[in-house]
Amino acid sequence: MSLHLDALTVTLGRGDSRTTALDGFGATFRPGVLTALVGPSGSGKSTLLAVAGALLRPDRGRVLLNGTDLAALGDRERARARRERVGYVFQSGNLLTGLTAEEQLLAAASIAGRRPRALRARARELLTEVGLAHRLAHRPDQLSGGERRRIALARALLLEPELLLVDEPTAAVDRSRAEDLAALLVRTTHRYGSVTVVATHDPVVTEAADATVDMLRPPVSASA
Ligand SMILES: Nc1ncnc2c1ncn2[C@@H]1O[C@H](COP(=O)(O)OP(=O)(O)OP(=O)(O)O)[C@@H](O)[C@H]1O
Repeated sequence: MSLHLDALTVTLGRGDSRTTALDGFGATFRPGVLTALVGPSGSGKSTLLAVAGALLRPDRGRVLLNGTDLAALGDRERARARRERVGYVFQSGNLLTGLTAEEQLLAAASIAGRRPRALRARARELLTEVGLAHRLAHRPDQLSGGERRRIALARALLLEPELLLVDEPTAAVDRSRAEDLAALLVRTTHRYGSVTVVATHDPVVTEAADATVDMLRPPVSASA
């Protein structure tokens, strides 16, 4: 399992707001390795995660997940790949209104075709690992932004995805919590062998990461 991004070009917006977010970007990400994706604001980190996770189709280039080009698949196959192979943790957390923390995890398991019952103990364990054992019955509107993001992280980890994409996991959390979250991401990446890519501005995360890819100095040059 590896993620190979080849000569990706992505243009966003129209007219005056048209922006080249990625211009021939290439890099390879290996399994069991947590890579910190760094670069200044606006350098394309979130765009890269969206393309790698098959949420956004590039104008050009390939997204090879273990040899399959996600960019070339039809919509149905892309949706399936997203559901079955990719864990995505957005900055907003993207939780479902009205569900408790524990239900967020079990609902995701169910949507992914897994038996929620079998995963209940693991869901609680993960919520405890992200420091939310005392918030199992809270709903999103009863939680802070940092807590919501930690639930989204636990939810992604529950399904042990091949590809784990995380956008700014430590924004709005204090340093000691950031260290715990970074350690948890590294530990689970090593244990499950996922390809983990974390967009971050936080030195706590870059220090804990196994590797770093700089958006402004990608390791593989454009080949398009
Ligand atoms: N819908 C859009 N239309 C036009 N331009 C866009 C759109 N979305 C993002 N951009 C531009 O694309 C570029 C890349 O944005 P992106 O969000 O990927 O950067 P980033 O590195 O994740 O930034 P940050 O660190 O601030 O989160 C930026 O210049 C941004 O202004």
